[in-house]
Amino acid sequence: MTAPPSSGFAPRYREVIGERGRLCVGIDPHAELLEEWGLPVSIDGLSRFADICVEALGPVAAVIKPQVAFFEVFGSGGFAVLEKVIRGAQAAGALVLADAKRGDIGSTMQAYATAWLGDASPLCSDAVTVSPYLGFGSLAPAVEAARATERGVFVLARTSNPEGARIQLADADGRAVGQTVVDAAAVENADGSATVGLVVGATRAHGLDLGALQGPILSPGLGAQGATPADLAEVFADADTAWLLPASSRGVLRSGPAIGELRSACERTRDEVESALR
Ligand SMILES: O=c1ccn([C@@H]2O[C@H](COP(=O)(O)O)[C@@H](O)[C@H]2O)c(=O)[nH]1
Repeated sequence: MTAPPSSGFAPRYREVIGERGRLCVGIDPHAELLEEWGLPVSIDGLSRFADICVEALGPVAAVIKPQVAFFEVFGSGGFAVLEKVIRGAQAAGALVLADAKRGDIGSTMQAYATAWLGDASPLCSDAVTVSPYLGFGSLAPAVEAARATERGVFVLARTSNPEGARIQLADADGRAVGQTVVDAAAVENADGSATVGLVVGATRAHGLDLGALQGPILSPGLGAQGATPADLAEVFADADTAWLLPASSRGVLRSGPAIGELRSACERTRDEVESALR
């Protein structure tokens, strides 16, 4: 039986999706995008790019997903810009999902959890992506930190890149490795909190049974990686698409730097997703 989403990440997530629609927009400041936008590939260019994204997307996107790698490129100055993005997008009403893909032994995972999900951290986000390659159980500090603060973790299950299948669909005692991730996430979500989301790409058939998850499914691959809104209904035919969170970064960002055009691209993509999933 589906537990009512009365506490935890679930009501926060449901509320913003209900108001703004199912779309996660990535803030991925590729050097090529900075150049296309007429910005220098420097901290100043990064900062201007970030300000435009927050102003255009913060008031309309349900979830904003800064790709941490593109800020990390610039060292401590890049992290300062990332902190500004996180605070600005949250102040504009979006949930922030930090795409950091962290994963390590439990004691180190605790530090990652404090960095990305701890109230006192300057990088504190509403959710963070994590990798289960050290074993789903190694993610416990992040799962518990998220549960305690009504935040979320999104665990890589079936990624959008072609190389993922070999390991994610490998047999693990009769189940695909990715299915073991799904099943462990479903156990964590049995309390109705939707603390644990998954990452399942939109680019190809995923081969997993997502039916019991009761949590959000971040689905990158829309736009630049070739997936279309129409593909979503087919790829996720067996999933509860109320939880589906399609994601696009470059596909939306290429409409910048004009604020109005960038915002329109976000709204148009969101509307296409919503009508494809109706
Ligand atoms: O399976 C995955 C997991 C994460 N990503 C990330 O999403 C964006 C996709 O960017 P696009 O410009 O829309 O291709 C990027 O930050 C990836 O690191 C993913 O693509 N696939």
